[in-house]
Amino acid sequence: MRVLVIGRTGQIATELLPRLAAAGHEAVALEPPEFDLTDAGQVAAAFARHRPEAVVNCAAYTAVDRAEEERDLAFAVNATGPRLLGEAAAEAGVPVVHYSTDYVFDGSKAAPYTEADPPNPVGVYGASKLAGEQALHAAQPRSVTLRTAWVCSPHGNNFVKTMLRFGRERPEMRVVADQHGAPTFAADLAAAAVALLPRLAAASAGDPVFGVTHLTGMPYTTWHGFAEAIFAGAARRGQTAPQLTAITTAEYPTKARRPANSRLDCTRAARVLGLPPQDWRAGLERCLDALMKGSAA
Ligand SMILES: NC(=O)C1=CN([C@@H]2O[C@H](COP(=O)(O)OP(=O)(O)OC[C@H]3O[C@@H](n4cnc5c(N)ncnc54)[C@H](OP(=O)(O)O)[C@@H]3O)[C@@H](O)[C@H]2O)C=CC1
Ligand SMILES: Cc1cn([C@H]2C[C@H](O)[C@@H](COP(=O)(O)OP(=O)(O)O[C@H]3O[C@@H](C)C(=O)[C@@H](O)[C@H]3O)O2)c(=O)[nH]c1=O
Ligand SMILES: [Mg+2]
Repeated sequence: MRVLVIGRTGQIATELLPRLAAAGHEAVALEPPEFDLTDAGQVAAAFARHRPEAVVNCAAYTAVDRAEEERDLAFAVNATGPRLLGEAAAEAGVPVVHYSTDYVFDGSKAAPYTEADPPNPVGVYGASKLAGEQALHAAQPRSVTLRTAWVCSPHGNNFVKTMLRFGRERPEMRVVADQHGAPTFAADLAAAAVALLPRLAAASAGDPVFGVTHLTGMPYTTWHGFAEAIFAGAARRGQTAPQLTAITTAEYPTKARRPANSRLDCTRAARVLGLPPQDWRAGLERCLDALMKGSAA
């Protein structure tokens, strides 16, 4: 299939492009400066020029704290962008794969969130992502939104790379232990999109494959638990581990509030999409191998 990928150098796009090629698809990937998703004319021109048979939107405004001060930009990229893509895709009759976030929830639920739970974002980033999901599915019902969380990979900005960098520079790391969720490796999210594409092409609106589905890694942990695994893996590859201290959210003030419970129930992904959650500990091993190649073992 001819696949239009929005975003080219982000975490998920970087993992997606080689997988699309390996599966025999012809992919075109666009991002700034050559392409701005928030510009209706540029979206229309991209569809006219590339005549895609499917679209995967890997683009987003993902700076959670900065979004509190750049509300308009966050909403342009995360809400207007998906709406424009949905409109163009509906007109062209092609399905869309999109990604959203655990931050659409307020985190007050005591159990993992299902797709039936009402979102209630506590920050601008989450609010903009929720608006984007809604606008996309309203414009193009033949869309899949994979709501995921804590995305990491060897590329771009993410918690694994932050921990490795700070861990080299500091004797002690303090990491919140009262925010619960699950890391997800970008490679697994890219593979999920590739697995979905043939099915989407054949499915009509109303098919249960379309809609919002939760998909994260497993098992659930906390940011502190994740940091512990990162430093243990780094230590096995020769990096001296800092002392790791568990702290509360109150002890780590940030501009944006984050949900205390980010756990997503992923049973629908396994049952309806045939996408069982992947163990993030295996993803972490591969990520550390890629990042620490050449370091003393
Ligand atoms: N990172 C995470 O922890 C999580 C991410 N997600 C979601 O997963 C998806 C992918 O995230 P991730 O790969 O981490 O994102 P990244 O931040 O790594 O990449 C975002 C991409 O979007 C592009 N982009 C930004 N603005 C525009 C624009 N106006 N027009 C076109 N492209 C643009 C960027 O291009 P450039 O570099 O040139 O700005 C970049 O390629 C997003 O929908 C995100 O919300 C969900 C849960 C967690
Ligand atoms: C760097 C650092 C962070 N933290 C905390 C802050 C925060 O609560 C948590 C994670 O930090 P980050 O800055 O990586 O988190 P954040 O940027 O909020 O990550 C989020 O990004 C967006 C795009 C998403 O969609 C979410 O799923 C989630 O991955 O760890 C510490 O406790 N100690 C530290 O040294
Ligand atoms: Mg870039």
